[in-house]
Amino acid sequence: MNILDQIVNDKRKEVTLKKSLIPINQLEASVLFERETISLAEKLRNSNTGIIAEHKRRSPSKSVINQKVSVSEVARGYEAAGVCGMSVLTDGKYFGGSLDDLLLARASVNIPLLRKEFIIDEYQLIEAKAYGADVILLIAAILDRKEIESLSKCAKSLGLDVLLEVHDEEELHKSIMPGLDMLGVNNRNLKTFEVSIETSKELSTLIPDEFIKVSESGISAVNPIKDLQSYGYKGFLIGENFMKTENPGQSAIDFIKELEK
Ligand SMILES: O=P(O)(O)OC[C@@H](O)[C@@H](O)c1c[nH]c2ccccc12
Repeated sequence: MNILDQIVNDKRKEVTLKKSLIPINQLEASVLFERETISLAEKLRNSNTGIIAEHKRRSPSKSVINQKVSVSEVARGYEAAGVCGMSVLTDGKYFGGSLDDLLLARASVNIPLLRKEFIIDEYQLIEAKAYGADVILLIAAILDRKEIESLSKCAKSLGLDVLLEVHDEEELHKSIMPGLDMLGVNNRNLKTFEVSIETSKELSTLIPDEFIKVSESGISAVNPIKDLQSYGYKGFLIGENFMKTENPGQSAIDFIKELEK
């Protein structure tokens, strides 16, 4: 069994357990459920930099990245840097995140927040909304076309933007459909952890223009971004490069300054 299968197996158990403990109507009673969301797709469309900065404590590929920083501080730093949005890992077992991280980020900033999670059930979309997310991620590698369709429909009905993540041509063809706001190409293979920016370049021409293109993972310098912009990419999801430093917010500030030069 590869790591992705393992994560999804655990996630199914987790969601079943949570459903039995916290009913949907309790989530819907959250004050945040009424909050008007901010569109990440819109921000990316109007930006020349397009950075989506991530909060990630650890990962299966790198183990510990940063266990010391406070989510609120990171969020405020990212906002000050002028990012288009922030991605918050909420998976606990493999990434050391939580829904409380999302909540703390929401309480700290006014930028679009992406719930970075292995979504397999509508319940997790209701959770995302209740904890202050604006955007959700759907991963083509773990969903079939029907599931992508129903989950994205449900997300849209909650006012959430949808970022669909693919890694190869097959996943792209399987999942391309209206109702997705952004198409993310993950440069990291979630099954083997291999990273190559070439993946984004190769898939770029296959993505129809109506979707905002986002390049994800393995970005640690501004030159690759300039390169990817010429392939039509408007969004760049960066985690480790900021999180591995002592002050991720400051790193994002320096990075975006450099990109704007
Ligand atoms: O830390 P990086 O290499 O900059 O990558 C960030 C982000 O793309 C990565 O965390 C990610 C992309 N897709 C995912 C799906 C699940 C968990 C994590 C991810």
